[in-house]
Amino acid sequence: MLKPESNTKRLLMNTTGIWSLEVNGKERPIAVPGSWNEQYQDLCYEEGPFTYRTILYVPEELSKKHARLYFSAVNTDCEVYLNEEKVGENHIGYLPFEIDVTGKVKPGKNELKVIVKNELKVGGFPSKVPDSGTHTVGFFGSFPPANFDFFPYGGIIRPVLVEFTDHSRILDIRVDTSKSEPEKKLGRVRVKVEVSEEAMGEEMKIKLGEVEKKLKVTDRFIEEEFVLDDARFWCPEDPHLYPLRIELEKDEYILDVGIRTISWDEKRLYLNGKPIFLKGFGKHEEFPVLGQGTFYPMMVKDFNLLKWINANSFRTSHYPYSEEWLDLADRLGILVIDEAPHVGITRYHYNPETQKIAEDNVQRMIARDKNHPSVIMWSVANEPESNHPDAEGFFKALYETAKKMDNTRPVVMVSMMDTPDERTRDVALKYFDIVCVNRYYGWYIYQGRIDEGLKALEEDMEELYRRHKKPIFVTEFGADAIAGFHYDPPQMFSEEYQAELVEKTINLLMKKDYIVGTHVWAFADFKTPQNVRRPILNHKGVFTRDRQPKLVAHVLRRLWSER
Ligand SMILES: O=C(O)[C@H]1O[C@@H](Oc2ccc([N+](=O)[O-])cc2)[C@H](O)[C@@H](O)[C@@H]1O
Repeated sequence: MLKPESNTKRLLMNTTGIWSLEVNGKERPIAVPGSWNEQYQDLCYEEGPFTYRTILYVPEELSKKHARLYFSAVNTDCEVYLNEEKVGENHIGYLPFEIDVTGKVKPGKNELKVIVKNELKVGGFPSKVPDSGTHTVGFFGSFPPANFDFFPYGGIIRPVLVEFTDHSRILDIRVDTSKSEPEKKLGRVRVKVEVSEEAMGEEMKIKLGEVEKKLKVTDRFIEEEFVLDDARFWCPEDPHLYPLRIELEKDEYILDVGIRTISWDEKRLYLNGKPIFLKGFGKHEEFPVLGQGTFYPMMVKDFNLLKWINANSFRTSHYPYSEEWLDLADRLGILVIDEAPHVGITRYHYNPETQKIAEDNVQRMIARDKNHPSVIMWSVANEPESNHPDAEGFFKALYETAKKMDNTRPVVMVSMMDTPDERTRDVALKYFDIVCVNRYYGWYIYQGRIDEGLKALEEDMEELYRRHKKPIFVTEFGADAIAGFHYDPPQMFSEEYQAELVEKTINLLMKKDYIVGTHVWAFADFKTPQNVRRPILNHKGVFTRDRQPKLVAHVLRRLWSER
């Protein structure tokens, strides 16, 4: 699926602004994008369903065009009505969906209505803590009872767009540069274009940089290869993008292409044939008042801070972020581990229906993000109950689904299991390309004892490598620090404790030749459900929620500039 684009042949209508929200039969203003939980105190813990409404005015000539209604993300379940006719529905958050409304948009006034529900469900998405308290990783008793550690915000959280194009149009583009040869500076860019039936017989132009190819459209799928001598390879130091322009007589699409290769062996991860070590963070897309609503200044600020701190990567924990994050990552040379919206998965998810939904989510994430050079890995889940026997088939299927769609990138799942404790034996991790684990030595275990914790961490890593013989990526580690709390000797929750734990952990892990990355949890403080471990926020942020540095930020900036 292509992100809607405004260009000389496509027209984009943006509905961003103040919509109306009906709650218990009464209307009130609501901002889109945004989350209702933060805009109204009385809706803070409400799951809906609530009805959103807005008016679209459409000029006569546009009403004859092909019209695509594009929801960048709605959390979570929704039904969409155009002029009181139901036109679509969607049941997963954080991923876009499109509805063909050609012929349904009238000239003049149109009413768009969206009924949105954000219900936590045991065995569903978003996941609710099971009553039995199975695999609740400390969330049992949390309110709201989300089976994950961030606030379950509801609403139309990302832009809603209407794209008008000709009926003869470009449906999808797939770019693959994996056959390039970086040592020879030889770029191979395979371009696959899908067009609508109406484009048949037309002339198409495909232009990459200065090279243009012309062809006649005789099939709905068109494939071309560009070979570039002396290509500039995309990498964090030189995130060079080549503009790719696909043109039909009455449609066009422009996509930025980064030429790069990704590979891995038993110990290392390579970008353009050279080993790459991932330095960065897990993070969240959330902010006070905005909730999980798309907000551009925060993205620019976060990338500026990632550069400032000398990081080269982040994970979109625990769901795909707004597409603009990836556009910025492409442009600025930041690598991204793109994670599916699968967090808090328990044994209650391990059934054929839910597996089908999860496979679909993985496919939709890849369909959306496949062309971003910054995306270096797909993560199919975070911290599932993967020591349960039924996890094996479930995650093997997710691995295979991702691989079938894209065999050019490593596919991973992020596990909190597979520690030296036999009871945590992960039954699914063996299927994945890189072993990704979250570890909290010196925090949840070995509380207050950093040095002892690190000894245990080292044994854990050595055993893990011995068992898997694959690269290991520590996707989470860290400690809460409440900004302004200081203590000597360092004590849990002080800035000193967090700084010492993070520095010592990185120094230990960077010595291991089978470790390909260390991501600190987390980039910034973020809001969670209420429970005794969380004073309003999760305070593991290296930055505060409003993006000011804690002590550890300065430590990381120095550590990461040295290597
Ligand atoms: O806890 C954290 O700060 C972070 O760690 C991970 O979740 C855990 C929660 C509890 C325990 N435990 O009790 O051992 C271990 C891990 C999650 O991936 C992340 O979303 C969360 O914010």
